Amino acid sequence: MNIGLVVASHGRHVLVEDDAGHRILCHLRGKKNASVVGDRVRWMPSGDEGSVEGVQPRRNIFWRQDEMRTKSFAANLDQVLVLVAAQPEFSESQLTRALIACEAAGIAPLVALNKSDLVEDFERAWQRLLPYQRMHYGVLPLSLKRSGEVDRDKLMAHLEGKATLVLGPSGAGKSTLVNLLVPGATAQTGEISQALNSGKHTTTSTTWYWCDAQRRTALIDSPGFQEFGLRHIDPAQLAAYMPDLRPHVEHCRFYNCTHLHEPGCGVIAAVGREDGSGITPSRYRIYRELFEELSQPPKW
Ligand SMILES: Nc1nc2c(ncn2[C@@H]2O[C@H](COP(=O)(O)OP(=O)(O)OP(=O)(O)O)[C@@H](O)[C@H]2O)c(=O)[nH]1
Ligand SMILES: [Zn+2]
Repeated sequence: MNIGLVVASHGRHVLVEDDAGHRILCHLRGKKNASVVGDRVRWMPSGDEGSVEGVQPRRNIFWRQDEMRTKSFAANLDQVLVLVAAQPEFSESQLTRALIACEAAGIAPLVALNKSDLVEDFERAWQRLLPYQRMHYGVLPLSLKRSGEVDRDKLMAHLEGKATLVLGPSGAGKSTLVNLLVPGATAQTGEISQALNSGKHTTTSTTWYWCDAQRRTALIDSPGFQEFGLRHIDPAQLAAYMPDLRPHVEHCRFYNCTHLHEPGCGVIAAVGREDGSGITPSRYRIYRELFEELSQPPKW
């Protein structure tokens, strides 16, 4: 049996890449072989195509689940790059959701702030990201359009030899980034969706791209940052996935404190405290909103 890498998937079809770099359209056999981009699968050839017979054990899996039951995910990632920009203004709630999903999956996140050439907006956005730097999330300043060559080197220092999932809201410059690091990405996308939809050209979902001919460095492009559901997360675990809340939990009077209203809550006591270890009011508000959202019974 052959082992291959899933580089794109659509419904019951996946595109599997073998060790020589050839890509084969494979059908999934049975429900338990459901595979996602980044999976290593066992497959058998049949004619020009193939069939997936099993999925190798995963190192990790990145989830994103919303009320519509759409689960988009990727597996076996080394890190997640969250790309936001000075303009359009990013949503801190969306950023937090992505970071929580990373924490829950045990995957290291890296934040990049694009469009540093828009000086005033960039300064404002940079200030909004300072609390995230204090949480020890790396924040990389970029100007992909103005200094592409410099940014390519800067990014490659972080991406080299790794598989990185790129997430970002519309307009932040995700296509610009992918095209900068993956020459011919647009053409590849077309070929992939053609292969998966047997001729029809539709929008592709999550896609695996190699940045180098040696196939060591990979970018995984995934659309849909807007609807970033965390339905798979237990609200009681939420504070543990927020590095600014986490250290204060041990000071709560009640072991099962929800940090919403309890007396003697260490988290609430730290909100607005400006000693460097405090929690910003906006992060606490996002915590409350998420706790509420994740405590609702599923709508389906
Ligand atoms: N000023 C400035 N504009 C940039 C920079 N990088 C990208 N842009 C512009 O921002 C816009 C959005 O860039 P895209 O790469 O298309 O963004 P995207 O995130 O892929 O957006 P969608 O295609 O909507 O998903 C384009 O008009 C780019 O030219 C930058 O460093 N500075
Ligand atoms: Zn508490």
